[in-house]
Amino acid sequence: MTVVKNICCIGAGYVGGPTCAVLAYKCPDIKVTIVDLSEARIAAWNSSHLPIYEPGLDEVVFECRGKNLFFSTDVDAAIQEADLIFVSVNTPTKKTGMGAGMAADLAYVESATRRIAQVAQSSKIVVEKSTVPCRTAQSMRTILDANSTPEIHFDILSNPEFLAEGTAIKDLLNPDRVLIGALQTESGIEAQNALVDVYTHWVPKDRVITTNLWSSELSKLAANAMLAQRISSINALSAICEATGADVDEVAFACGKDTRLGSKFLKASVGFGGSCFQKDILNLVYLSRQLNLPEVADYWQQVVTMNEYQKSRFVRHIISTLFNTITNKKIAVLGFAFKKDTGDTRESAAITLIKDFMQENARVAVYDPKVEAEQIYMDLAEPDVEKKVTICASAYEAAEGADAVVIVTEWDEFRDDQLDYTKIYAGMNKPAFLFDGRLLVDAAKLRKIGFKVSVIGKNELAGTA
Ligand SMILES: NC(=O)C1=CN([C@@H]2O[C@H](COP(=O)(O)OP(=O)(O)OC[C@H]3O[C@@H](n4cnc5c(N)ncnc54)[C@H](O)[C@@H]3O)[C@@H](O)[C@H]2O)C=CC1
Ligand SMILES: O=C(O)[C@H]1O[C@H](OP(=O)(O)OP(=O)(O)OC[C@H]2O[C@@H](n3ccc(=O)[nH]c3=O)[C@H](O)[C@@H]2O)[C@H](O)[C@@H](O)[C@@H]1O
Repeated sequence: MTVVKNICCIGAGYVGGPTCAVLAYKCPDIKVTIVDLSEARIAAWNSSHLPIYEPGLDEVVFECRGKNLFFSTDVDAAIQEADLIFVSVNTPTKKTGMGAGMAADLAYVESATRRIAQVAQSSKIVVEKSTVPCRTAQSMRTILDANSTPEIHFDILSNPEFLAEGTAIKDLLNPDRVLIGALQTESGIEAQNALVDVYTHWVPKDRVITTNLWSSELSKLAANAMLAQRISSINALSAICEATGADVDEVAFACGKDTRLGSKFLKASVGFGGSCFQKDILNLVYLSRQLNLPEVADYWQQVVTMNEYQKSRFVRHIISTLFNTITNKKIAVLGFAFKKDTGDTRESAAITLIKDFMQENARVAVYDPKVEAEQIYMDLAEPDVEKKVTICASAYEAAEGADAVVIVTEWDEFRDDQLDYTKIYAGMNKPAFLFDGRLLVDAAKLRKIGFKVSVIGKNELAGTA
């Protein structure tokens, strides 16, 4: 039976870093080395200011770093030492060439796989941790097999990651499930069991699911597509709520009480963001088209289309409420991250909204507790952006002299029991508008202060009719 003693993780990003740090924390008998090509990222992992913000991450890393957890740019040495290698590199949507805008760019996965094939001097279990199209493991296997010898054998596993940012450490310590797919051959099953043994250091055995390779790969895309589909479903209903006087929170609560539906992931919003939902659905759409399943492709595409509609619907509502022009008006945007408790801005709804405000010649002031000014300017990437968008040190500063406050990220500090909305109101131009894209504040309370409030999925006037 294979016993894993030395693990290498290629890719020290949002997934590789936290995942393998928790693994080291829970498996003191295993040496874990996380490697990356980016010297800056590895230097940050080795410093007191880690490259990503995630509640509980510092504690886990500081506990194990230098004992059984190491961060390095020496990719080859870590590959050579390891008996199991996680490939946890980025798989963004392709920007050019065949499948541009839809398919996953597998160049990073391929280059990591080729590196393993080139430098390995002993047998390895290679684990696909990145989210990839179904059957990617086959290409990895072809590359690795072409370099195997009677002494060096490669097994490939699929072990997709289900953590959500902002709760990554909690999710990793107590996952709903761990999924491990393998080829159902004698050696595939032995490799699968070796990884099961690693996870059962802390995960109850009944939560570690084993499947064939392709089911595992597809389950990851399926889980993200279904989660995003729930958000697009509730967001589609939020439009009906606004038009009818139904309240989307009440509808979500009533539906969620049905145990077959469940209450989670039914929060209407300005639209989902994050690096993966859109990318993975587009990946599924592309796969469906390649498999000549156009109806299936169209079905999943609609989840993304609805998300774009929700963002543009929100912007249109803001502009029409502000008397059809926001030229020269000051809009305070509260939140830039794609969700609370993370500094990650990838595909954040805030980017789309602010770009639209800039197109309308508004003056924008942004405050986010965790996102750096440099990142915001990089994401907005427009000429003269620094003249049009001011980055502020607090919500109060952003709202000073503003015509409207727009809540885009659901940070706790924007709640009406934490932020002094009376003070915010006092500093704003009147009428003072507030647009809540996260159903975060008590609209009635804010109306009493004097705000003109709009909340996604709620139409107070219709509600009382
Ligand atoms: N961000 C998230 O919450 C989740 C992401 N995923 C998936 O995990 C994968 C990784 O995502 P993130 O960690 O967010 O990406 P990331 O972009 O934060 O990190 C990837 C890292 O891999 C490094 N890298 C790329 N090629 C390399 C190579 N050949 N050798 C060494 N290092 C290399 C990059 O420099 C980068 O630091 C993606 O497939 C993503 O879809 C899955 C679940 C959750
Ligand atoms: O593959 C991935 O990258 C990950 O994608 C998501 O995790 P993440 O994107 O980090 O965060 P989520 O909590 O899923 O939120 C995604 C977006 O949906 C929004 N959302 C979420 C829930 C909800 O009810 N309403 C809603 O608008 C969030 O604000 C955020 O913009 C999945 O939840 C993870 O299981 C998965 O591993």
